[in-house]
Amino acid sequence: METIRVNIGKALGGAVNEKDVFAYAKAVEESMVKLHEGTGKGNDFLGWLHLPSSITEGHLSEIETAAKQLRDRCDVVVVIGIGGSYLGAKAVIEALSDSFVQLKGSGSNPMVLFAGQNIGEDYLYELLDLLKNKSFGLINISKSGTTTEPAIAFRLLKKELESQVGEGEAKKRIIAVTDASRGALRKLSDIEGYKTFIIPDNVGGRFSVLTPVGLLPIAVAGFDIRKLVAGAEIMEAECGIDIPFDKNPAAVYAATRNALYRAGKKIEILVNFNPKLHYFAEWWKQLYGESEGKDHKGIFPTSVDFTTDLHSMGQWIQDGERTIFETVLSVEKMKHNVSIPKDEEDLDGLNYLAGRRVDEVNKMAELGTQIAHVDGGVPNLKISIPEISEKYLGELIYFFEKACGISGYLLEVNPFDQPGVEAYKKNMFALLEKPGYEDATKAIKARL
Ligand SMILES: O=P(O)(O)OC[C@H]1O[C@](O)(CO)[C@@H](O)[C@@H]1O
Repeated sequence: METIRVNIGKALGGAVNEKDVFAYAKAVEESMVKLHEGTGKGNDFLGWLHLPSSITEGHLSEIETAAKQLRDRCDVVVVIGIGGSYLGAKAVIEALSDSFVQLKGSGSNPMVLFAGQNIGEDYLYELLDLLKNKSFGLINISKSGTTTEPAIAFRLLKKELESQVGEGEAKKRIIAVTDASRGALRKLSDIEGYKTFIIPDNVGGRFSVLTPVGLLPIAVAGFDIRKLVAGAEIMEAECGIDIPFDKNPAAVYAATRNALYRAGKKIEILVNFNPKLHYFAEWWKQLYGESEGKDHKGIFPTSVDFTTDLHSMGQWIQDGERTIFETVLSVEKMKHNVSIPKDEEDLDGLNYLAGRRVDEVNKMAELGTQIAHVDGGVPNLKISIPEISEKYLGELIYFFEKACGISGYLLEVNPFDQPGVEAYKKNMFALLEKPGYEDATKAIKARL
């Protein structure tokens, strides 16, 4: 059976060698044990570990039924959420969609838009303006149920929906995904009688894409959540505790990036040569950034879209400070076939490419870049993806989650909390004079 594959060959021979990676084998094994026995830091957030294999047929059917209810009633569904309550669904939908879906439409599928992932006033104005002529519904996602960005978006969009279709119909077009018992969104949903899905207590936001947080919007967009989960289940087995170090992709990836980090490679750049994977990298950045960046430690996760960014960041990567390494998401097979036409004049000198596929040029750009960057002192890991499909995206998701858990323990941090995110929120509430923040308001205003 074909699966995604990790190749670390081009990451070795410079800053680290095979021995340095294998030196992590014992620590990786210990990290695996901590994850599987629940004895490590943050062990009350390990629900994601067996999520793919424990999702029931009944649960998937319930999600599909709710998705159908929205699909039947709405031309547009706005998914409200931020961070882990946004990025997984956005990543998968973007990867699987036609690049111009917003202009072409997507047949019988509703258009899926996002809100609550920023506090852009113009963004919200323009969204509300667009929705004035549309039959729309809402999926409101917040694990805590108290996050400011989605709460503002929901208040505005709920009001617009109710004024368009009335309170009764609006209730049928709103689905909430939130905590079982806590938070403002739970309370509101119970009062209003919205259909709800629960985010399990033991699954943190950035590990929640295989819960209704990701699965419901993905199903609404018309994609096959069963294949996504089945792909994740394949990687759950392939990255299992019983798979030896050198055969276990999550173990090898976690060990290699930690060996590189110890050798001074402080920045990991997730590279794609396929614009459909732009948001997958955004999802990955939250996963690794929030999990590892703490106690003044952690690889800084960043990303680039090639070849686009070879014409902007390419110079820095080739020649800048040698503190970086790259992890390339390499998609093997394209969905479509476009060949370069012959031109009689050949003024652009491209006839040497006539009859050859655009993807062949892209693949040579990828290979040429790999050789150039390795020559320039940038270690290169490659993750081969047979094609962009639900199955392989599911594999990628679980692979990165498992490697993240292992990697966080190798780094000796708690990979499952995010205390640092509270600092900006506290200041923002103090500056906005939120009730309960009176002392903080006085203190922060004195500093301005
Ligand atoms: O789902 P919630 O509780 O609204 O949180 C959204 C995001 O905000 C954070 O808590 C950080 O503020 C993330 O960890 C999370 O993914």
